[in-house]
Amino acid sequence: MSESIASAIVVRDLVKTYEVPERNAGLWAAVRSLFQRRVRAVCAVAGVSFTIQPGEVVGFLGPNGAGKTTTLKMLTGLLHPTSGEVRVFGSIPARREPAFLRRITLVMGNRNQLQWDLPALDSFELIRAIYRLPPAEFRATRDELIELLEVGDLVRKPVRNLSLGERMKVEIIGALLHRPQALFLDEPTLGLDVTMQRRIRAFIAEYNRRTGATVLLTSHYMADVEALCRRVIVIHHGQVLFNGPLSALVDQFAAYRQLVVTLAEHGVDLTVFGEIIERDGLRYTLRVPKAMVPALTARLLAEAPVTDLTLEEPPIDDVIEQVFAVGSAKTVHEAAQ
Ligand SMILES: Nc1ncnc2c1ncn2[C@@H]1O[C@H](COP(=O)(O)OP(=O)(O)OP(=O)(O)O)[C@@H](O)[C@H]1O
Repeated sequence: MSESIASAIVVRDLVKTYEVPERNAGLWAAVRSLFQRRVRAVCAVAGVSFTIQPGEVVGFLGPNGAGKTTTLKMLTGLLHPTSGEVRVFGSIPARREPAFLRRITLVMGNRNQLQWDLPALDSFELIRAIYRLPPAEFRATRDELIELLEVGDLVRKPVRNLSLGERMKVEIIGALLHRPQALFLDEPTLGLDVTMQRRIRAFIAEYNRRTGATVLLTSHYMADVEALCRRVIVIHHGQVLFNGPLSALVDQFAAYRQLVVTLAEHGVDLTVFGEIIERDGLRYTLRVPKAMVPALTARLLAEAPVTDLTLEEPPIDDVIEQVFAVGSAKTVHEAAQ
């Protein structure tokens, strides 16, 4: 079986260059630009390759401007690639074939797709008509999603009267009514409070479990990524820096480990063993370089009155920051898939 048939998503050497009009400030420059158009090329995606298997939930990470949204737009057919190849379930997204559109959905945390002035229920009917969903099947899916997301009667209120979190939930229902098999989620928890983030996260996991849908998710909240994604793809300046399990990202890029030490008595100077990043009574958290962990642990046990000692990985946010820091060196790691 060829890779593009077996994989849900195949991206190869994908490039997107935007042409941005350029002119100097001022009236004269504005007039001149009418006759002499100057454009500058902005390379948003600079040769990205990856594959995603059916049913996988993959985190797509990168700092602002890394090229994540541009890639998602090419994967959903909203943008034509400048060069390279994209296949989603064997289809070429830019062709926007109905059979392809029925199998995918795109949710953007910062965009509304439902009608602002209408209750979500009315927009759902519109979606039913667009996708020609059989009424019984549509109602069953709609009611299941309403229940799963605990939306209740909110679907009867005009969307503009909903809170950000409530709006996101009805947006997600609207995006899933046609039971897509690939979900492209661009910052689905953007701006939501912690409880709502957790609820949306739990829903995505449950939806993936129930339907076996493939999910590609961008989020700046590492809690989303840790909870949902076993694999992450990290991009920076339009290029893949890392593609592999989240645990391998920590192994490869975390330069530090955290030693959590509990002492039997006060008055011991631990600064000689490492940087103290937290203290809670007799419990200290030290940041120590990865390579020095064995030696420092041995010294601590020999020289300090230690009652408990555990080794922890640094927070994933710190690791990601480290990945971006070395980003320019372009370390590409393709884990065996
Ligand atoms: N329509 C456009 N015209 C010109 N340049 C664009 C356009 N859209 C995006 N860009 C540029 O392409 C680059 C990648 O942008 P993109 O939105 O894909 O990044 P991103 O990783 O999604 O960032 P963020 O996390 O901030 O959403 C940026 O430098 C951006 O300024």
